[in-house]
Amino acid sequence: MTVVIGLTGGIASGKSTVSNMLKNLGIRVVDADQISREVVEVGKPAYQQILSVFGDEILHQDKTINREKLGAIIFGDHSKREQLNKIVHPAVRKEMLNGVEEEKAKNSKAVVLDIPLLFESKLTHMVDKTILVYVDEKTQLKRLMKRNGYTEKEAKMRIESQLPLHTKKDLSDEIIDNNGAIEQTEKQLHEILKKLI
Ligand SMILES: CC(C)(COP(=O)(O)OP(=O)(O)OC[C@H]1O[C@@H](n2cnc3c(N)ncnc32)[C@H](O)[C@@H]1O)[C@@H](O)C(=O)NCCC(=O)NCCS
Ligand SMILES: Nc1ncnc2c1ncn2[C@@H]1O[C@H](COP(=O)(O)OP(=O)(O)OP(=O)(O)O)[C@@H](O)[C@H]1O
Repeated sequence: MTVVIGLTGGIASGKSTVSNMLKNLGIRVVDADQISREVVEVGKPAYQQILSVFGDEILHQDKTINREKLGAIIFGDHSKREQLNKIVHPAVRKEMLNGVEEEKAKNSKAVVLDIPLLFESKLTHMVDKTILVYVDEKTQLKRLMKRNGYTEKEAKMRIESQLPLHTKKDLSDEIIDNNGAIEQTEKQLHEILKKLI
């Protein structure tokens, strides 16, 4: 049986860091962020829908979507964010399910769905077990500002557009505390995998 694991967290909590560890162990990770970039490429159905809602001022000169501009619009505006989610999420879900089916057909031991909005979008029905990559609020803010060069205001807007990580803690089967050193994170992941797979 293939165990379907939902990997989640908050923005900059360390999902990609953990997902790289999983890939190094030979486990397939289906990445919702990566798929959400692919489904809005020029010519894809979601691309047209985004343009009809947000206008062509959110495009680069080469007609690709300017993610910085779109991000600045949607992270500060709940209803615009909902509009974008409604366009992008169905296509992302479909691609993720394809990934799961492929791994099940191969009888793989496990497949991981890396979904930042696993709880917000009520997608837990897609997975057997959930793992949360947790950091405290101060660490999250610090790492996000450093990684993306955001101001505190820009970073907070993004963090506040998601459920707080302390709330996600209560909803998760397993928790990885990623406040410490990477080695500690890796150790916790190995312990959890021993239990789940
Ligand atoms: C607004 C966009 C263009 C900004 O792009 P950008 O390259 O700056 O960010 P990226 O896509 O790498 O996302 C970074 C992180 O932001 C958070 N995030 C992204 N979209 C959302 C959202 N709609 N609501 C809350 N948090 C979000 C996630 O934690 C994600 O890991 C992009 O995030 C997007 O298209 N979002 C809508 C699709 C979506 O919900 N993606 C997340 C998982 S499906
Ligand atoms: N244990 C750690 N110690 C120090 N820095 C870390 C640790 N874990 C992750 N980081 C750094 O924190 C930042 C965020 O981590 P990462 O990109 O893995 O988060 P993410 O949850 O995938 O983010 P996003 O949702 O935005 O894609 C990165 O710059 C990463 O190098």
